[in-house]
Formats: sequence, structure tokens, C-alpha cells
Amino acid sequence: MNTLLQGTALHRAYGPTPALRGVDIEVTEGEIVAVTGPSGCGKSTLLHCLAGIMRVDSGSVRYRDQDIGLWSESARSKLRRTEFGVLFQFGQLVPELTAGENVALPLLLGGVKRREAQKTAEEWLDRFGVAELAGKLPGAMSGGQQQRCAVARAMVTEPRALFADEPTGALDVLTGEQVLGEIVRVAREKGMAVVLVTHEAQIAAYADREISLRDGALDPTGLGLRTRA
Ligand SMILES: Nc1ncnc2c1ncn2[C@@H]1O[C@H](COP(=O)(O)OP(=O)(O)OP(=O)(O)O)[C@@H](O)[C@H]1O
Repeated sequence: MNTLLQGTALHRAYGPTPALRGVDIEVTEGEIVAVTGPSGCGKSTLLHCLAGIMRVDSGSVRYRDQDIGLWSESARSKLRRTEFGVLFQFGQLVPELTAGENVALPLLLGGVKRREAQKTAEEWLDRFGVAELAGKLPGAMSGGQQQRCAVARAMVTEPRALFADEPTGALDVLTGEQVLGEIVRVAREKGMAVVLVTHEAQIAAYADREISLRDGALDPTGLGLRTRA
């Protein structure tokens, strides 16, 4: 399989606080990679750097062999809109928009006509078992339902890579595993790569491979959650 994303010697600090201290990571097309490690080890920072949301201080992030650090902010923003999907712990749906409108949003921003966007949004809600919520506002949904809508919104443009930061962290264990199972099923169906930040062994177990960080670097013991569990 071809390399989709390659981070090399990534360094990033917040003022005096180092968050990444020379991380190397490679993700191939369609691969599901879990990034694990204790709180504060740099997982979210790595995800933000790989997704082009945050610039690295040094090192390079290559997407399909192009160094995105050299790109303008507008080129990176277009890349994020078209090729990447991002999902956070709390889905961050727009509270004033219905589930259907939330999911249609990335398509509308990409220039898809309203009717077609709505139809596609409904198909994606259906894929995650929440088609009946299309007309509901987020405030009238459970946490699991909101997160399923957020997943549909992150995947609706069929990105080549989904960046998910503790996507099931706010859900109970059973719902979390169900939602993760659905993300993985659809990612496999569509050949999407997933970079999955988690500190839970059951969640990391869904990935093809696990990369473990400690203090901003690859864990020198090489022991991830799965091997420790
Ligand atoms: N906005 C910020 N300003 C200052 N320091 C920050 C900021 N964001 C993160 N850090 C620091 O950078 C380091 C890495 O943080 P990061 O959030 O990437 O870790 P994490 O592994 O995702 O943590 P968690 O599992 O708790 O979410 C930590 O020491 C953290 O305190």
C-alpha cells in the first residue's frame, strides 16, 4: 500500500513546553492507526500537526509525498476541507442546525447544491443508524446520537484520512465501542485511513497498528496499550 501521510522528526512546543520531540510516523492508504499514551504525552498535538491544523516547529508532514508545511494557509485549508475529516471527543455540532443540516454543511462548503447535499447527508445519517434524527436539533439528542451525527459529518465528504481525537471518550463503554465499530466499518468500506487518538485499550484494539507516545516521543519500550493489556 502507498504511504498517505508521513511525519518526520516532528517537533512542536507551546512556549517553553515541548509537546513533540522528534516523532516519526507513517500512515498508509486505508490504514487505521491508533495513537496512544498517557495524558499530556502529545497525542492531540501530533494529530493536529498531521491534519495540517497546526504547524510544526521543525520536521515535515508529507501528504501523498508533498510537504504540506510549505503550503499556504489557504491551500492547507482546502486540503482539510476536501481530503481530511476531523472528529473530536465532543462532536461539536452546530447547535442551531438540525442533524441533517450539520451533516450537509461540509458538502455545501465544498460547493455541492443544497438538495444534493441534503440527500447525501440523509444517506450518511442512515449509514450510522440515525436517519430518523435528520430534522432534530443536537440539543434534543443523546450523547451517542450526537456523536453518530458528528461522525457522519466528518465522513460525508469521503475524505482520504479521518483524524479522530478520543472520538468515543464522552460515551459510555458500550456506545463508544458501537460507534467506533461503525467508524471502522465505514472507513474500511471506503478505503479511508484513520488516525485515532485514544487512551483506551479496547478502542486501540480496533486499529491495524498502534503507535505509543511518551513525553512527546515514540515510547522507547515500544509497548502499546494492546501489548500491555
Ligand atoms: N494550548 C496549549 N498551551 C500550552 N501547552 C499546551 C497546549 N496544548 C497542549 N499543551 C501541552 O503540550 C503537551 C502535550 O499536550 P497534548 O494535548 O498534545 O497531549 P495529549 O497526549 O493529547 O493529552 P490528553 O490525553 O490529556 O488529551 C502537554 O504538556 C500539554 O500540557
